[in-house]
Amino acid sequence: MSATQFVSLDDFEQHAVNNLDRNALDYYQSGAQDMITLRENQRAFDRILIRPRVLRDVSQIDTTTTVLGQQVSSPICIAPTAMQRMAHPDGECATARAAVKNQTCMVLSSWSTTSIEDVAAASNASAPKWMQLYIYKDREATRKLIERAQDSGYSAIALTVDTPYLGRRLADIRNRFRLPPHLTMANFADQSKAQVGKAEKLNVSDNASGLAAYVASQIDPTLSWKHVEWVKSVARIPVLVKGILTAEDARMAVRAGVDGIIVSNHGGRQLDTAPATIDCLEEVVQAVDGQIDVFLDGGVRRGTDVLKALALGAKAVFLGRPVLWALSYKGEEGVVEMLDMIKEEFRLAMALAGCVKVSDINRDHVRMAGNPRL
Ligand SMILES: Cc1cc2nc3c(=O)[nH]c(=O)nc-3n(C[C@H](O)[C@H](O)[C@H](O)COP(=O)(O)O)c2cc1C
Ligand SMILES: CC(C)CC(=O)C(=O)O
Repeated sequence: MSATQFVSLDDFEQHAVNNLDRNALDYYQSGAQDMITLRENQRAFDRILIRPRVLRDVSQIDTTTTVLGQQVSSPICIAPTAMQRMAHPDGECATARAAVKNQTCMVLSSWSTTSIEDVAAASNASAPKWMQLYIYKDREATRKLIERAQDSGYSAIALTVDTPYLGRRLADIRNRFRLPPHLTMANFADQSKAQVGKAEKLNVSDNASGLAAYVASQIDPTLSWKHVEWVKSVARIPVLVKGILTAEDARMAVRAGVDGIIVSNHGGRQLDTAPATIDCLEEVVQAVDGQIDVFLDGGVRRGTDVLKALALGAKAVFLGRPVLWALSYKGEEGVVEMLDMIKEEFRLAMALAGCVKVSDINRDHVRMAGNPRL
């Protein structure tokens, strides 16, 4: 199937299912355990209905907005996903170039198969780039990642707080997931940090994937609010926390002085049966009470999903897997096509809901199916 026949983001996924090798496809596609949260992320959007307003002259629709003060062509941005060169040889550089063409924000995973500096060189200042961070046991290496990101022009740090250990991903365990030998975790020179599935002591009787063993060897599971404050004290650029799902933690994030929250359950890959992100958004937005921006990722696949997230208070949304499917289809060009497709869907959703500009979208534009009062 060629992209001219692709009519929705699901078509990019189907193409990847037909073409990617098992090790990569399963790693990208799966969620934790029974994948209940993974499915819920998408299904929960279906339970929200849009209340359209009519007779509003929608001949000109403006999808532009800002993320942390930087201009983007729409509130549809790119979430950090690790090891993108398994999807396409150009990996993270292709994604960065597509983000520039689409004028949107890309978040680079600290576990990328292309270095912070090489991705920065493929990008430019016209599109915001953020750097995703994990707290590594090697605190000096963590500090260096922050410094390298700042020096290379990244404009924010997204600190992931939902991964003290890796979620249990059954397909990766069955496959004994390995990063192909020609690829490395490119931000780390030290081979024990750069290779996955080799350095870890793993044998057929182990009941974990190479990735889980790798994460356990690298990530600091003592992760706490102290670390958030430490990142704030080291970084000269804004810091967001990625992986908040409750009002309680949202209030603590505000108190810790972060600059933004990404409501995320890691694409259903960490704690299975955690709620869908769109179902957590409103409580987080209410808890934050306008003090900082709230973003969302997880299960966003249609322009109408974007409109619903904005109506419930998100400043912008981030896409994870669709970027990988598009990369595997046609590299940079594939990601541009995918981003254009969902942006056009969003433009149409805005027009049909009677919203001319992004700031017109508000809580009155949505209600819960089966309960017109909510
Ligand atoms: C293959 C894959 C790798 C990921 N790698 C990272 C990562 O390195 N750091 C991180 O914070 N989140 C990571 N995530 C989570 C995404 O940033 C994001 O939260 C999630 O994919 C959003 O859900 P979606 O895939 O339904 O759009 C990864 C997700 C996937 C699917
Ligand atoms: C290297 C992995 C731990 C990256 C990740 O966050 C994920 O696979 O969900």
